[in-house]
Amino acid sequence: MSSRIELSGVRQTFQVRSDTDKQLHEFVALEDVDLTIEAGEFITLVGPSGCGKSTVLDLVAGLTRPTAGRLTADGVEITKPGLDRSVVFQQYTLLPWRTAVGNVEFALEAKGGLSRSERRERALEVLDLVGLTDFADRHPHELSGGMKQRVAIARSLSYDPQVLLMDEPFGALDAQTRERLQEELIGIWKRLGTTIVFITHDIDEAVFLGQRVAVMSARPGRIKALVDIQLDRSGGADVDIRSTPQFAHYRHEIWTLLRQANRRSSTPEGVTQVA
Ligand SMILES: Nc1ncnc2c1ncn2[C@@H]1O[C@H](COP(=O)(O)OP(=O)(O)OP(=O)(O)O)[C@@H](O)[C@H]1O
Repeated sequence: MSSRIELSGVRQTFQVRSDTDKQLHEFVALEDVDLTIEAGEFITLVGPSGCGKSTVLDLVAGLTRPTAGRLTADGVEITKPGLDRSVVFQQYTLLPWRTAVGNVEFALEAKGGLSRSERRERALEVLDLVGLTDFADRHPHELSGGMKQRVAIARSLSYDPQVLLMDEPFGALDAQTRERLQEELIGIWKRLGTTIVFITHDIDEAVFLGQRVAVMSARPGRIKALVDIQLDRSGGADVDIRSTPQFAHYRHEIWTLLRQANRRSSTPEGVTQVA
């Protein structure tokens, strides 16, 4: 299941107190953000620190409302959080006193509508999807960082969201675990077809995961460019896609755009569509 997400003319401002005059001032975090994310698309979002990536995610999640503009999921205005849109954060926020399966069941308890045995069955099913069947009865302190994040992903997937919103979910993991989870996430996405919006600081991660990479510029945050990524993944798990010339080409393209975004972060720019 997946949804089409649309942001049009989105503006987000915050009231911040100035250090100099101690007065409240309006800070424009996002300006004129237009973005259409197709149903079932995997899009990654990169940009300089503070450019508004998490703000975009919070808005799509319905955790905050835009100052101006409109956000929709399948044409319906997003006004609050919903079970159709699930968020995975960098910190796993698991309940320490519950096992892996217990943590997933907890999410299903909150959703309601399933019997105890149905919850257990569904929780085990999604733990299997993230490769944790053998660790279902472990508590969080008995799991590695990568495993904890897998539980968090399983928890998010347990109630069949149409959109998975991921805010640097692998940021705290070591490089090898991170690469493995990236590959697993691609596998899960291919199986489920969920729309995924994934924030990262890592260009390689953005290129590896995204069908499209949205590059943001800062102050105010805007979509600076959208880059279509077409990597040949037909070689399967034995091909190191990250070492191919194709990958290097996209990596350099995003790197160049980010360089420009960092340099010109104080001057507004329009959207550039890059093929
Ligand atoms: N509640 C808030 N009140 C005031 N300013 C805020 C608030 N939330 C975010 N901001 C500001 O809005 C801007 C965008 O923040 P946001 O967290 O979305 O950026 P980001 O691109 O996700 O940053 P990072 O890459 O460092 O995580 C920042 O300048 C931040 O300080």
